[in-house]
Amino acid sequence: MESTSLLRLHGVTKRYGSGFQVLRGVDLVLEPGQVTGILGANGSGKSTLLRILAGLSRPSSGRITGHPTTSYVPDRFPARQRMSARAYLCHMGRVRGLRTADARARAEHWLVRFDLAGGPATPLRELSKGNAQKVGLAQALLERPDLLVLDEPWSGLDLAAREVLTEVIGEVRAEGTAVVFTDHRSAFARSPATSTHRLVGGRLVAVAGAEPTARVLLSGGRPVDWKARAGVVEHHGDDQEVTLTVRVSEREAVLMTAIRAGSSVLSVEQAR
Ligand SMILES: Nc1ncnc2c1ncn2[C@@H]1O[C@H](COP(=O)(O)OP(=O)(O)OP(=O)(O)O)[C@@H](O)[C@H]1O
Repeated sequence: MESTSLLRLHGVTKRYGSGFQVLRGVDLVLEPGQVTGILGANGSGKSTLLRILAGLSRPSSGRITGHPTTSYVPDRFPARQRMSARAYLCHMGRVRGLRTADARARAEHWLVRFDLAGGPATPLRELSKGNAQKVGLAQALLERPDLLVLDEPWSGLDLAAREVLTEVIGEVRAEGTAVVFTDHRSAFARSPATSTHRLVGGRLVAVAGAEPTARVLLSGGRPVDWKARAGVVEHHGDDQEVTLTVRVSEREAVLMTAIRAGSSVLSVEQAR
């Protein structure tokens, strides 16, 4: 029976020309709402795998099933043109069939949310790497895709934009988009991944052992969008009392957010 997954890679290999085999028998299943992190050293084949997932490169052998609508953000967004960030995004929106007014509104929305330095009228070629990356992300988010493919998305972004990106991944995931991202750092504590893999010798290996979590019970305070907060795995409750399941590495930062919002911390326990 054919898979009902969004996208499935079966025994995918990749060799550039007659050279070194970059990917060897990669199996990967992507489901709606999953966030998949791909780790690996420099040159391990992360970008190669992402280009295959995005349909921009063909495997040398193996099979791919599924045809999700896909948005892709390369690790370095090529922003050499004279046109402004707004004009570029409007153009990209129209190419995708959006009406001009809608394309413009969405472009503004994302550029404001990521806080593009210089504002939407800034010419692309004047943007720093991090700000060009923001335009790349805005382009990918003009319409919500089934699959969002992000190559080293946090690198080069300023701290505030990193937080926004983590929030946005939580939001699109909640709407059913599958997200795949790469990161070369082994300990990406801020990772919003629901599953993590590592590329080793061209093979994709599941990273075992999810990080331990703590259960935090809070009372009162101003409302906080816990769903979008990095490190929060689960949240239940109402305005009066909230129970959070939190990655241990994020526990102190989450407690700080709660205290700043005026909540009382009733208990903190090891969950698993
Ligand atoms: N178009 C290409 N032609 C030939 N070799 C390539 C091509 N693209 C990548 N490679 C080689 O394939 C290997 C994997 O590259 P890839 O960019 O996928 O790795 P990566 O894990 O994303 O690395 P980095 O973190 O440094 O970006 C490297 O040895 C690279 O030189």
